[in-house]
Order: sequence, then structure tokens, then C-alpha cells
Amino acid sequence: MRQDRTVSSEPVEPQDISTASEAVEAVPDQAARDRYSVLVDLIQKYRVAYYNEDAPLASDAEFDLLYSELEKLEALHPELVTNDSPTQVVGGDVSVAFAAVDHVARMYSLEDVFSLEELEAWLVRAAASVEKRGGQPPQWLTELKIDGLAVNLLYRDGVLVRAATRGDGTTGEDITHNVATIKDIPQKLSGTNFPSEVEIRGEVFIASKDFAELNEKMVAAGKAPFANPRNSAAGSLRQKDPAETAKRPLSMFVHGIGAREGLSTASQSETYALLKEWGMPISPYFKVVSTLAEVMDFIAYYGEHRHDLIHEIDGIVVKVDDLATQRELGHTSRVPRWSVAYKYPPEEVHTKLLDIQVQVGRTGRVTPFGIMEPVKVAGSTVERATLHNQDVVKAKGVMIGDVVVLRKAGDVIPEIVGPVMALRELQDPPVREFVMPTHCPSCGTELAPAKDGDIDIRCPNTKSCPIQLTERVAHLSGRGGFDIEALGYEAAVALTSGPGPDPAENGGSIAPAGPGPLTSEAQVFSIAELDLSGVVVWREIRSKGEGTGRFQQVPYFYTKATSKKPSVPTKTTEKLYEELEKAKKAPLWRVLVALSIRHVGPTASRALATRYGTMAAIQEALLAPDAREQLANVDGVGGIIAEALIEWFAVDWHQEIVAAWAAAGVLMADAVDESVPRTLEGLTIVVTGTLPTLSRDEAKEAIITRGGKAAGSVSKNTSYVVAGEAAGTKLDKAEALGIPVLDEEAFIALLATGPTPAE
Ligand SMILES: NC(=O)c1ccc[n+]([C@@H]2O[C@H](COP(=O)([O-])OP(=O)(O)OC[C@H]3O[C@@H](n4cnc5c(N)ncnc54)[C@H](O)[C@@H]3O)[C@@H](O)[C@H]2O)c1
Ligand SMILES: [Zn+2]
Repeated sequence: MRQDRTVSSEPVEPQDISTASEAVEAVPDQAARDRYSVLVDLIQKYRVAYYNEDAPLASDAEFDLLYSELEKLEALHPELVTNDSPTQVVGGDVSVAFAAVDHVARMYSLEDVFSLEELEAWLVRAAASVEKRGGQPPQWLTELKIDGLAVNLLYRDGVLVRAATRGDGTTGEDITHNVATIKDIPQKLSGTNFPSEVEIRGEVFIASKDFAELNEKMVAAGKAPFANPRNSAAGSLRQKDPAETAKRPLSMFVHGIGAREGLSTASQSETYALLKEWGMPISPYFKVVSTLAEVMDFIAYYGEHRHDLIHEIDGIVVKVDDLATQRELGHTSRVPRWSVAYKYPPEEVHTKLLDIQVQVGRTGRVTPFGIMEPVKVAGSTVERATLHNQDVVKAKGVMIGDVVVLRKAGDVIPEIVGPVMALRELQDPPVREFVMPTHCPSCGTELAPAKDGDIDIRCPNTKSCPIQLTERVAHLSGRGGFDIEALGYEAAVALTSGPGPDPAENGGSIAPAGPGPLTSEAQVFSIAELDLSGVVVWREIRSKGEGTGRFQQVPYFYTKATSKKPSVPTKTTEKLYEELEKAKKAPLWRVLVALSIRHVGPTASRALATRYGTMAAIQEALLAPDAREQLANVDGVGGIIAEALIEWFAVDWHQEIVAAWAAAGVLMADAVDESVPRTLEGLTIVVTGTLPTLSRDEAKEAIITRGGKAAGSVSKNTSYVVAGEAAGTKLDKAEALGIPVLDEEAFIALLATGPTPAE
């Protein structure tokens, strides 16, 4: 039966009601009845969107919360429960696009728990129930809860005769032709002696790497990307045209059996082994354990490795392994009593996109980012997420005011996946399109791409744009730069800008204004000489631990003067001075990172430092007529970075920063190991193929420490090519250009003595 698809614009917040365990049966009042029908309608509507349209209106987390609220309400008022309550039936039904087919044995859903305490209570209860019936303490089959959709495969005498979706558990959709396109699923089982009839059940999914590729293709074809692997698997499997399904990278793992005429295995794990012999795809991840502690270990392990697996998971399933015990325990109308699913905290939620603003980075790049209603996802509260550039905003199709899918997988940066289209029309105020600003929000300069054809637009006022300076100062003191802990973002703001207007008169937001005492990063190593005593910032006045909405100006780098003590630099400020002194001895690569040269991060900086050793050598290389080629040839550098270096160093005020830092005592050179003779001075050597004893890195290191240059590609300027086993095109090119080729032995001799005049 089709549900009415009108969507109420009233957002329904889950309400906090007492838990079932502490519930006393009470007569439901009108409020409880009203709430009950609201919940039932909403859950049914969400189910239809999820199972039949493959286009969820709510996140799983939101759905689960509403569902558990319904369960609790029913526990409190059992007389409200009807036979067709969502808690009594398996979600989903049969869409008109497919023929309806009855399963031989019913299919069930799973009981969900959302905390380890609940899981423990469930396992203890189930074990007690088994023992009460005279059984042994159960062995637990622990598996991953695959984020896909269930299929039921009916094999008669070893031949696949029908495949169906779960549907409402009794009747599913006939998807035999679509399943026939899935390579993992055998049309014929291998071996002999098959039962006359067996229903093999499993989860169809799209592997994580395939999912990423599929979405890239969808976007390239101008279609909306899938919100998650579950939707994509469901959408792909339920295509009307099997030829479409065939194009989708679907996989499957078995997780159960239904009808089993003449199958004699005693446990589910044993059945898996048999099915594997028959050629069915069995998950590599399941494990049979006997204690609660082992179940918990399994959960902890996969919680940590959640994103290193073949497929996405949303939890762990624990099953009683023994089949006779499974039969003993039976099932409710909706779920088996011998199995439970523990769900990990959600990594994907829905939230409202309140605004899209832009920020200006340290290289002037202007990036839009979303501001959302704060929402908890994967353990942290998120309210901002980058949208990268205007093209990404377009590709994702998000508008200001949309309800969006927000994903934060593990430690990964939160990402706005896309809008929930079905809710767009209902937003009030209506959604509106984001328009990229034409002028810099910090300095008002007109924005433009650095080069024709660039997607990113930038504020070209790099030297004086206040926000760019702030960002550069914050960056140079960062972990990859000089690593000056006492110079964090707040300090960078205080140094580079004035305190701005009173936040109380500015909607509570702290807006920097005017220049601060530091007007260029050239001065950072002279901060101690600047007068920081007058630098103030706005702080909210707190009373009894609460904000008051009123603000006062407080000194940032100095203590507050009292009648007894004059204002002096704070401890942190003293630390800042000390750290600056230490930073002067930072290795060259850190100096390079600190300069905020486009594309020059720690990796490229390390490569440059290893190759050149001093800032002077880099500057000299930049002056050479073939500078671009030389730099691009450094392993780990390449053409784009070479270009960026040349461009950066060509700017006067950039050179002034380098000069000012050098004048302030920044070393800008890595120590040279004097004990190694510089036998390769002036030589350019390329190492290729596998050498018998030296690794590629050891060989390069040996060249560099002896004053030589370890290049990545062969040119007429190459002095030698050191070739090992399986050397490819580089060797061919060396031979074509007549460049001497050395084996490892000859190379080691060269390291020791340098080129002999005979050569
Ligand atoms: N976002 C929404 O609007 C919305 C709507 C309806 C349902 N849902 C989601 O679906 C869930 C309920 O759906 P459900 O009834 O399909 O139950 P479920 O997804 O919680 O669990 C049952 C299903 O898990 C699957 N599964 C994966 N790995 C398994 C394994 N190793 N062993 C056994 N089964 C395995 C099977 O397909 C099985 O049918 C909700 O908790 C919610 O997360 C979301
Ligand atoms: Zn600007």
C-alpha cells in the first residue's frame, strides 16, 4: 500500500520521555495519543521514502530517535499498539515497478540497540533465556552490519530461480533480472548434493572505492551524486532496466538463510563455510566468540577500522550461532529474538544550512563555507563546513535554507553532501541561491581568478589585505611552520588588527578592524621590539559562569595594571618571545612552509631543503635561466610548484620578508655533515630501477650528502644514470642521450672518489 506523501512542514523534534524500564503503565492522555499518531505517521512516511523511493527524508539518526521514542511510548501505553504499528511490522513494501513475490520463509528486520549498556543487557538476557531452556551458554556469531539492502536468493537444486527484496518481510519485489547482473552472485552453485530448496540471504552493497568512482561518474554525467552507499546500492538494484543495474558496481555478502529444505548444518558459521564451498560470497569479517568481552572487543576493533573496510557499515550484528537455539528462541512479528544490531554513533545527519559565507585564505583564495544549525555527528558538534569553491556549491546543488546531509566520517573533516531535495519546497523562508561575492569581504578589492581558467577566485591585494596577513601569521607559527605555540590564531588576530567595534553593538560577533601593531610578517622576529602593551581584545563579561552579552576590552599580551603591579608581559607573551628565539634555528623546510608560497607544503619544502640545503642556494637556482626546469626536476617538486616558487620569489615584498627574517637571525640553512667528502659537487644523477642493496631513498641521500643533485628525470644535463633491475624508460633515454649508466657497484665507487678523469 502506498502512503500519502505530503510532508508536514512542522519539524518534529524527538521528545524526551521516561525510558521503558522505569515505565509504569499509565492511561494515555490526549497528549500522548496525539504524539503517538504524529510519530506513527511520520515514521511511515519516512519508511516509504527510504524503502520505496531510495530517497530518505530524514537521516538514519533522526529516524532512529523517532523510532525509539515510539517504542518507549508503546511500552508506557501498550493499549496504543496496533497490529500495523511500525514496531510490529517489517518496514518497506512492494513498489508497482516490480512484480510482487512471496518469500518461502519470512524475512525479518533486526532489533537495534544504540549503547554498549543496552547491548550488554540484551546479551545477558538472551543468554539467560537460552540457559533457562536447558541450553549451553551460547556461542555468538559477530558480524558487520553492512550498509546496503537485503536480498533473498532462492536456489532450487543449486540453480538460482528467483531473487527478491525484503519488502514487508512476507512479500518482496522480484528483482531476478537485476540480480543476474551481479557477478558475485552465482547463477548455479558449484559442487553437488544441494538441498532441493534453499533461500540464501545477504546484503547487496557498493564497495567504498566503487562508491567514490560511481559518484564521480554521476556528477560528470550531470546527475546528482548518491547521498550514501546504502541509497546507491538500493537505487542501483531497484532499476527498472536490468541493463542499468549492470552498469553499477554491486557486490554482496551472505548473512543468513531462510527456507532450508534438506540442509543439515548445525550452526550459522558452519553454514557459511558450506555456502562458501558452493561459491557464495561470504564476508571475510565475521567471528565466532563466546564471551561478552570478546563481543565488545569486536565492536571496538571495527569502530576504529570502520573506514578501512571493503564496505561501509553502520553497526555490528550479534547472532546466536547455533541453529537449533535460533529456532528455540524464535522471533517477534518484526525481529528475530536470537539476534541484535548495535549501531555506532551516526556519521551522517541532517541539519539546516543557515547561510553560505566566504572566507579569505592566506594566499588570497576565497572559499565559500556553510554555516549550519549546530549538530552532533561522529562524536563532535559541527556548525561549519567548507564548500571549496563556487563550482562545488553548484555541483552539490545546495541552496541557503536547505536541509542538508552532513557527513563526518571518523576524524575526517565534516562535509556537506547535498540537499534533501524532498524538503526544499517546504522551507520557510524559501531557499535562495548562493551568489559568490565580487569584492573581498576583508579589504573590498575586486576578486578575480589568478589566471584565466582558474576555478578559484582570489583577493589580489595579497600584501595589505588584513585577513590574508592574519592568516599568514597564523600559518607561519603553525605545526608545519615555525611551530610557535604561543602564537595561535587569536594572537595572530590581535597582532594584525585592532579590536573593532563593540560586539554588543555588532550582533555579538567579534569583527576585527584597522591594522594592528604587526603590519607585515617580515616583522615577526622583531615582535619583542614592538609595543604590545596597548593591544586589546574584546572579551564577554561573565557573571557566575554565564555570558552577559556585554563586552569589555582587555589587554591581550600584557597583564592588567593594578595599584601594586604595573602592566607587564604575560607568561604566554614571555613564552612567545622565547619560542621566536628558538624558531630562528628551525630547519630550512619549516622556513619554506612558513612563507605561505602556494602549493609549497611540508612535502615540497622537505624536498627543496634536501636538494638545496640553504635559502641562498634556492634563490640562486631561481636566477638560473633554466630555473623552471631545474626546480621541476627535483624529486617531490614538479612543474606547478616550480612555477609557484618562481612567481613568489619574483615579488619584491616577498623577498623583503626573506631578507628581514635573515637579518633578524633566522638561520635558513640546514647543517651540512662535514665528515662526508663532497665528491659529487656539480653532478646531476638519476637513480632508476631496483638496486641490489641500496634503496632508492638511500641512494638519493648518498648523492645529496656528497653535494650532488638527485634528479627525477633524465635530460641532457644528467651526469649519470644509476640503473638497477627493471629500469624502464629512464634507462632508454640515458642510452639515447649517451649518458653514462652505472650499476650499484660503479655507483658506490663514484660516491667514494667522485668522477675519475678517465671517465
Ligand atoms: N532515514 C530514514 O528516513 C529511514 C527510514 C527507514 C529506515 N531507516 C534506517 O533503517 C533502519 C531500519 O531498517 P531495517 O528494518 O531495514 O533494519 P536495520 O537496517 O536496522 O536492520 C535489518 C537489516 O540489516 C541488514 N543487515 C546488514 N548486515 C547484516 C548482517 N550481518 N546480518 C543481518 N542483517 C544485516 C539486513 O538487510 C537486514 O534486513 C533504521 O534503523 C534506520 O537506520 C532510515
Ligand atoms: Zn582582500
